[in-house]
Amino acid sequence: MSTSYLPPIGSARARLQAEEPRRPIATALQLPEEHVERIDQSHERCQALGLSRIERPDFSPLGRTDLSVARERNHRLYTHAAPVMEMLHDQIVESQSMVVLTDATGVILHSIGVDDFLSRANKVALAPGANWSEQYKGTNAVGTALIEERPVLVHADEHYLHANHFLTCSAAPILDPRGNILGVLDVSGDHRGYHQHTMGLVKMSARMIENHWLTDDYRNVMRLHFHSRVEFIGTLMEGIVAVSQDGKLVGANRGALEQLGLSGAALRMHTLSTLFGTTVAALVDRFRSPLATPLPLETNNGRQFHVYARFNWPVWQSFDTMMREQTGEAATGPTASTGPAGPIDLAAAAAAAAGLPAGSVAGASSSAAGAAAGSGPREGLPRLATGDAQVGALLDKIRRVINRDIPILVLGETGTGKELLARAIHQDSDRAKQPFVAVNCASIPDTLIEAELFGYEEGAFTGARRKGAVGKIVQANGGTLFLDEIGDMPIALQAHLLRVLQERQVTPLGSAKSVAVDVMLVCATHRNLREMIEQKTFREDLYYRLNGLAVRLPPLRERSDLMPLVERILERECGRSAPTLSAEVMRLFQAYAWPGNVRQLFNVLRTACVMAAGERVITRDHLSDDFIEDARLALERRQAALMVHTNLAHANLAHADPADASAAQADVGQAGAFGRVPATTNGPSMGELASTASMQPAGQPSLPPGVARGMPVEPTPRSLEDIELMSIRTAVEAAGGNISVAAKQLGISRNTIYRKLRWNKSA
Ligand SMILES: Nc1ncnc2c1ncn2[C@@H]1O[C@H](COP(=O)(O)OP(=O)(O)OP(=O)(O)O)[C@@H](O)[C@H]1O
Repeated sequence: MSTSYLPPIGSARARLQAEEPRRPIATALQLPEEHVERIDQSHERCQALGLSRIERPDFSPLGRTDLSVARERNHRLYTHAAPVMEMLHDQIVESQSMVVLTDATGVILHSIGVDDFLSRANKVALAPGANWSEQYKGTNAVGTALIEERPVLVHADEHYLHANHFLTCSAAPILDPRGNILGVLDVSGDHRGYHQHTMGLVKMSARMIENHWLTDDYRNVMRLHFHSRVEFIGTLMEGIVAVSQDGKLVGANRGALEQLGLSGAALRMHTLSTLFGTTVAALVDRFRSPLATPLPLETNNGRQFHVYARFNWPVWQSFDTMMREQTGEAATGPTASTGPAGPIDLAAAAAAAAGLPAGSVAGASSSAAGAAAGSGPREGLPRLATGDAQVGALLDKIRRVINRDIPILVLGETGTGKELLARAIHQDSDRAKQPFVAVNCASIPDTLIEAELFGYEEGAFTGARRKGAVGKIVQANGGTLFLDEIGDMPIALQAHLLRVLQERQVTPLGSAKSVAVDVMLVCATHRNLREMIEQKTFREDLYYRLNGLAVRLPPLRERSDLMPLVERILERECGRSAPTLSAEVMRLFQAYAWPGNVRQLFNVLRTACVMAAGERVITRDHLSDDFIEDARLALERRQAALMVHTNLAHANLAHADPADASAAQADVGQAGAFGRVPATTNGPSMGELASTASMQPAGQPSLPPGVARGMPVEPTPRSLEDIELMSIRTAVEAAGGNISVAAKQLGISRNTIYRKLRWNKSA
């Protein structure tokens, strides 16, 4: 580490210093020698260009039209960068700085900043349209980063032009997956507010933009996410490599090149097998299960990485393609028309990923879904009727209010099909040919929701210089607006939304003009809005405005149509040759609680379909080990519950009066005859008990914690309190009087046990 700026005697740098001997402000930062040399080299370039340090340079920005052209040309860059810029700005908002995005030539496209710094900055033309290449502004972070093609800090008097000495600027180039510079992200502020972490934030933000760009570019090819340390996969530090279907490495992020120690060009000379010694087929095989864990792989030069492969195209399509490649056979199934190297239909892939019919997804969040989808019996609301009474009743209610201008609120756990229901409502409404616009209130940063929903005029934000945008509400005009995760809408915005819904007019931010809107409103949430109202995190008046009709989609574990749903999903995934479930898999499915609901069922079946390719029956061999383990445990618990229930019912017979006894007798009889534990929908059958005994590790069905085989069972509980007390006593007895063990098994504290037993000594 050098703290000196003294160059070798007699060098060009020495001559330079003779003219400009010291940079005292920057020197105080004690920056590394490498940095100092880079600044010196830049100063040499500026001198060679004949730039004058003291003359006021030409600060005139591009004309309006040229700026519009530059912005238009870089629209995609801005789309990826804008949310990241907002986030970055939030981090530095206290520091009198601004966030700047330039194109690859150094022209500022957009900037966000605080008012008073902005007015000073405008004097040095840190405003859109100004060109900050070295050629125009001498040594500066943007221009120097463009030449060096790496992140650069230029602090105070390191700027070549005296006019810029009040600035401290940290800039990082933004590269596309082929290594081309797309532009530069920069934070500039008053040098007195310098903070050493700013550079880190800028670098991370640039990486974030690059990763978004890469993912977007290669969403239809396989991507390998890797790192030498497994815990870094999924973070900004991970390497990402895009692999074409024939195994060529077609793109990479900066993290990948750094870790592999390769240039972009060198990487593109490789294939999956020359670099990682594996093939696309092997990775598809490994990672088609959503529960697959990262794979340790070694590169040709001995570096070791943990690798996770992602591929967004429908899994079995890739499988089908591979099979055709391997066997030369004609394909079967719904994607038969897609050739091995042919482009993948992204809309169809997105539709498949969302579990929608092909053609129903036209865009990421907004689509004229109804217009595209057919109106056969399998579409719209009828498609969702698979025999469950709760769902059937809910669909009936919806049918009655559809087209009546009544807002619908869909409640339900994650993955229960809330968005699918909203789309079905749209498809069955008179608005089906108009847009369906979905907004996920949980996935948009709070600071952006307002602009996203209501739109904004150019210059609506303090310091912002971006073009205006039409909000989602206006985009949905004439059609359906689906506000997903409405419970996550920031409270400050709820009043604004309520006003818009009541007045049916939207006023974009920064505009004086209102736009009339006519939308059918469907909202959804997994949250308990009533509780939120009590906690004052959700407005009561908005709740009543949204809740013309509230329906609750039941969780899968409460539905009675598991098997028809399975059939329907299998049919859709595998077409006419859809396999069936083996009896064992059926039992596992029925016992399992499905915390991820239909989404999880869909994913399990999709994987099973691929694994069972060509076979008629899906067996446990086609399911992932984690799933089997969880489902087996669930099955054991149900068996144990049934044992307890049966014991209790028999005990009731022994203790109850004759009338009660005959009811209890009937209860036990029913459990045997109909195979259900009374009062639960998903209890195990006696048949299940017998036929799954072979899956028990010890060959015997287990009992629940605290219940020993042959233990005398207490008399009939009369109330919830009785049941609680009885469970506690049973657990304590089973634990041989050890309160700690019993407490652990019951999941309550020791004090609770002592308290309950003390208070109920006489019971
Ligand atoms: N009745 C159904 N038939 C077939 N697939 C379904 C059904 N319901 C849901 N799915 C599938 O489950 C997945 C999740 O559905 P959806 O996104 O609508 O759920 P959600 O409740 O909106 O989830 P989240 O709350 O996480 O946003 C999708 O792949 C969807 O196709």
